Amino acid sequence: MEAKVVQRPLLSQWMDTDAIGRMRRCSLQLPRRSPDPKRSEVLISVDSCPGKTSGYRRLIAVEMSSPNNKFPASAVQTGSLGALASLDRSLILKSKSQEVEPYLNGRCIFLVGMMGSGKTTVGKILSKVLGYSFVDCDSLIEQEAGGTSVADIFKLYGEGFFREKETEMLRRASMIPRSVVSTGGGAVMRPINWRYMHKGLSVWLDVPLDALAKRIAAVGTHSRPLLHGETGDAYTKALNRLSSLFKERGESYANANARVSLEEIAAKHGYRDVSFITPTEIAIEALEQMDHFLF
Ligand SMILES: Nc1ncnc2c1ncn2[C@@H]1O[C@H](COP(=O)(O)OP(=O)(O)O)[C@@H](O)[C@H]1O
Ligand SMILES: O=C(O)C1=C[C@@H](OP(=O)(O)O)[C@@H](O)[C@H](O)C1
Repeated sequence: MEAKVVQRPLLSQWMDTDAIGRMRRCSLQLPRRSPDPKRSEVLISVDSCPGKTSGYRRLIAVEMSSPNNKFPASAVQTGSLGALASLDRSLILKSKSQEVEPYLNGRCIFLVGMMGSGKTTVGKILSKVLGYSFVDCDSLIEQEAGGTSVADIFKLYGEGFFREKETEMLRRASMIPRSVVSTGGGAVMRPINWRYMHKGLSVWLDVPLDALAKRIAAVGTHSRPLLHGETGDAYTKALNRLSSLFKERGESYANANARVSLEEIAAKHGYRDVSFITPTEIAIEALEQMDHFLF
């Protein structure tokens, strides 16, 4: 396979393009500065069939041209590129976070989305890469209740009590600069919560309901009291309840400053299913969307 890549002016160190044909993905590492302008190493990995494991990745020949010079690039790495693909992603994540971080001005990032949408998983990745602290509202409520689980708080004191605590935790979290906050799935429903969340930047992780139901079915519904009481197998129970909750909540999630759509990420990468998307890829997209909001 041959590909021609034209360097864009003011290119950041990493470029990620999905323009190498349908179901193909290619990423290039461009050196920030080359000591020798005639020689430049370009690291390329191509996923000709994302979502599958080994055997589909290969190196391609690339000719690079830039406004100032024109040179053939040679691949610097041979062998399986499986590990390189995830290395690519980690480096893109790092680079993107460095780009966005100064414009956040220390503002708190609130992740909102349905239960199971990955707020905790992605929130931890974002906090680490930005050098922010990670705050999990549900965990704070549990700690303050002396270790009582969210499910037991619902059972013992009712949902109203939990929602009051949730609002109080969001108020406190909004005062912690440089933090990524994983909110509970229902936090978007109270207008007062938005008063606190709008002090920072809010990001909606928008995940198709069937993918959420699969994730939740895999771990069980015990820790998610709003899913208790349905009948059927774990997947069907979760899907039915999530569908009715989403009808009530969809519009409120859209109040967030930025939206990360897993369907859009899958289309961008040529994945046939959102389940191929890694949390790192979601974190990268979250930074992209924050970037769009900030500019
Ligand atoms: N991108 C992903 N792909 C597959 N499973 C995921 C992904 N992100 C999170 N998960 C899994 O889904 C479940 C719920 O994730 P979690 O981060 O706890 O969601 P939330 O905090 O929004 O409820 C966990 O078991 C987690 O490992
Ligand atoms: O959707 C909801 O109303 C809830 C989601 C849960 O958090 P996660 O979104 O982290 O699962 C937790 O706050 C509580 O069970 C209520």
